[in-house]
Amino acid sequence: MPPPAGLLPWPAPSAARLAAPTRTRPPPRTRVRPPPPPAPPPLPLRLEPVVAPSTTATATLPPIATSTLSPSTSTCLECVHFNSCSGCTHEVDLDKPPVLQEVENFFKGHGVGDFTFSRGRLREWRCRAKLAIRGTPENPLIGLYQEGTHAVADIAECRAISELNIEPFDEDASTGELRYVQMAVTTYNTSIPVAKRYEQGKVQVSLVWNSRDERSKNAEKLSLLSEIIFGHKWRHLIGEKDLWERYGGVDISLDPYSFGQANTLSFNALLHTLHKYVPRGSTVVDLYSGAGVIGLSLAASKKCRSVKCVEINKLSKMSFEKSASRLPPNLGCTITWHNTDASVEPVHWLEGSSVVIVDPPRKGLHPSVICALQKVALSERKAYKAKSSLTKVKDEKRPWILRAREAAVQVDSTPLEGSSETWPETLIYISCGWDSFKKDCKSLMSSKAWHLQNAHAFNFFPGTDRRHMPGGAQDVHSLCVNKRHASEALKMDTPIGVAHSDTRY
Ligand SMILES: C[S@@+](CC[C@H](N)C(=O)[O-])C[C@H]1O[C@@H](n2cnc3c(N)ncnc32)[C@H](O)[C@@H]1O
Repeated sequence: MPPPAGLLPWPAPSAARLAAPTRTRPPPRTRVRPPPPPAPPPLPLRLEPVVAPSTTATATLPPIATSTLSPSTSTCLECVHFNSCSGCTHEVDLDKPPVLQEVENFFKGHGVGDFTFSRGRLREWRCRAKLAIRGTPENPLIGLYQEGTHAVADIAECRAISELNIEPFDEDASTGELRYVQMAVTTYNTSIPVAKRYEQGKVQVSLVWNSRDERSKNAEKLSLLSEIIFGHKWRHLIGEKDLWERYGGVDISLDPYSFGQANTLSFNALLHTLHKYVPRGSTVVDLYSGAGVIGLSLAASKKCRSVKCVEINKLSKMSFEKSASRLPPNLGCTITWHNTDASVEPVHWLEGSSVVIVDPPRKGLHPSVICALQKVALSERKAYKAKSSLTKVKDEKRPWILRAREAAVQVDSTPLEGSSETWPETLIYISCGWDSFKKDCKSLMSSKAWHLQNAHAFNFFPGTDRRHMPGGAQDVHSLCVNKRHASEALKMDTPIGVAHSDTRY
């Protein structure tokens, strides 16, 4: 994994620490490596200012070359940890994710004429990293697990742990103190030049601590640290309480437990593209919304009449509330955030919205969501059939379902807009799992309910291709916007599908 740069709060390494005996490393895995490259300089611990060319520009897809091309330093990983860390699988051609050709072929094969790929920044892009802590206080390991194991591949000369004598977690004995560390960088600081924002970005450090609470034996050590997570709660220890970032033109606060994108620049490029497909004045439902980043950004910039966010993780609520509090007043948009499982009674969430956005986890959409999307897209043409099944949703009596339907957060006191006659015309699918996206996309199109119209790819994780790893994690994410098939009766000339593809995990 590219080093989480900008992590300046860690103390400098002591001479003794650096002189510690070399750790035993696992044998290197087979990776895609460059043909004998001109030895690149090792990456310094503190990363250099950005030198990569234009980072967010969207360009038409270049011809995809194979890695027989001589590596250009600007597209190489150049990371000293490449052999031992499981994060990255590619050292060269980071601007051409391995799955890109397949992605392009898929969309072209489905008649998408305007597919674009945004290569993004190839280094210093990672704004979020969660690393495991193992080893001993004298010889701590900090990094990702080796594939298929819980053995940590050390990726950094960890400089804090031995200095504070914190005991890394022991998986077998369930002892020790520090299990994981998560670091999130915010790059939005207009008081410093763009080129220096990453290097000088503020870092939120969150520690997953193996202890009942902060009054444990080693509590005094915690006062030297930052956020800490106990069980499902986290406590703020020192420094600024909130991490703010700018996404899609709005300020977003992300608490340690809420989902956060790792590549801020690419995510912003994706949001910029996504906004173009949402008509002004839309009524939007954002399924799998996390802290509501997408919905809030649309509410602010597209004069939406209503935005409904649906998210299963209740801990994202706080982030949503904080972010919503910074929206400009008098937006004229009713924004709600619902804490529920989008796969339970999904038709309810689609009703009243002209645009539906889905950003599911890697496994893709739940079959019930696919089924609901098919049903609502066909509702006009099969009005009678659809109506009978859709009206059932309104007669819901189960209290837990009714509770979920109540907004956990509502911004703006005007009654929620969206008539029951409104059903989604546009479906925007953001995917982080290429194989599941293909499957979902085919299901949605097979019923002739939806048609794929546009596709865009974004390079979210340069250097990774995790498709063949256990767990199915993938390097290419797809963002797909579909539009409902035109109803002949209404003579609507709406396109039926737009797809975006981004590369992230
Ligand atoms: C890929 S993240 C996208 C989050 C958000 N769109 C963003 O960009 O910040 C997927 C989100 O879906 C949520 N999620 C997973 N399963 C869900 C379900 N069945 N119903 C609702 N939300 C779910 C996860 O908690 C996570 O926040």
